[in-house]
Amino acid sequence: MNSAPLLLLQQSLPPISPTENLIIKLKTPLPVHNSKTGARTPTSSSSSSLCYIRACAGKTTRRVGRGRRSNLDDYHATLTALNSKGRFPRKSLGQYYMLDSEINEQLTAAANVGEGDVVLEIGPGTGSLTNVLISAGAFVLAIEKDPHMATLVSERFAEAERFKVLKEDFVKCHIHSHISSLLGSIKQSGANSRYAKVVANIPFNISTDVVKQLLPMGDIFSDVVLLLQEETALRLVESFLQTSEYRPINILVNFYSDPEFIIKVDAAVVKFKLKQPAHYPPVSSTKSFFSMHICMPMEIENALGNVGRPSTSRPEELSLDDFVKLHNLIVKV
Ligand SMILES: C[S@@+](CC[C@H](N)C(=O)[O-])C[C@H]1O[C@@H](n2cnc3c(N)ncnc32)[C@H](O)[C@@H]1O
Repeated sequence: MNSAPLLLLQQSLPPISPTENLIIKLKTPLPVHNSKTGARTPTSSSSSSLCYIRACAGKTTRRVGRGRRSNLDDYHATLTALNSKGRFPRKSLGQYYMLDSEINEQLTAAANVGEGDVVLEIGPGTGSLTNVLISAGAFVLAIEKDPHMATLVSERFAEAERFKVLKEDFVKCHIHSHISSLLGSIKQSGANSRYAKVVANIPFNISTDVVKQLLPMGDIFSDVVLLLQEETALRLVESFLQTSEYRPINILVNFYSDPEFIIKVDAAVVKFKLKQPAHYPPVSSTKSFFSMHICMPMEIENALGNVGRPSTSRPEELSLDDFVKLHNLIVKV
């Protein structure tokens, strides 16, 4: 570890109690903070990267990537928030906290969040992304599973009128009814938000659940912008036909949305532009489309021939359009 940047970091941080066992790991030097002028001078090359605190074997690790200019104010706010509760990030909850406000701003910009937008944030943690969303003028509904973090974030934004946090597990909560009633109440108050947006730095262990639950909700959400692990993002957005990575989840993603990579750093920001139900591919029933159907081989071979595909086609060789045609031929609902 490079001791010089560690010294700088210690000088510029709020005091950390030794009992908190905070480990600060630096991969590259932090920007130098001049305590007299307040100026920050980047000390290394400025290639893009993430900067966050994450759970690491029960301890707290600050990860600094390849030299992105970090926002020290946000860094202070995050550490102060954690210090105030004597909390360590928990690996089981996928807890790592974003320190780099620039990434939070890019997430917010990717969803074009503006005045009066309704935004769902999953896992606000210490509230660094929440802060950027509220500053952009959004009504933020946050769902936080960890009751300690939910209390922390509700205290942090106690003064904000446009913020509400629910202490719930996203996977189990009734997100559709929460958002529908919020959209309804905002409409009554005169604002004009027909669709909500999702902007979140989600715990990686629930990313598939989040995608499967949210993408079919094009009736209430217009955009879903997520910070995902790069491999998950690649699997969801860039799996191509004819490859072994092409899976049923790709059919679901493309059925319900137009996915797009926004930034690719240590992790990746992905935007799913949700299709409205009227624009879903023409299947008689989405429930039936995503269910398994048992057919005789002959029936499948005939259907493949009818949609212009070889009878020996493997699933990964069939496009969403092929599956839609096959479904409509085979299943009469
Ligand atoms: C990756 S951290 C992100 C924190 C914050 N958004 C940030 O960018 O710094 C994930 C957050 O999601 C919370 N979380 C984990 N599992 C959850 C679940 N099933 N439902 C809701 N929140 C969850 C964690 O407690 C944690 O605060």
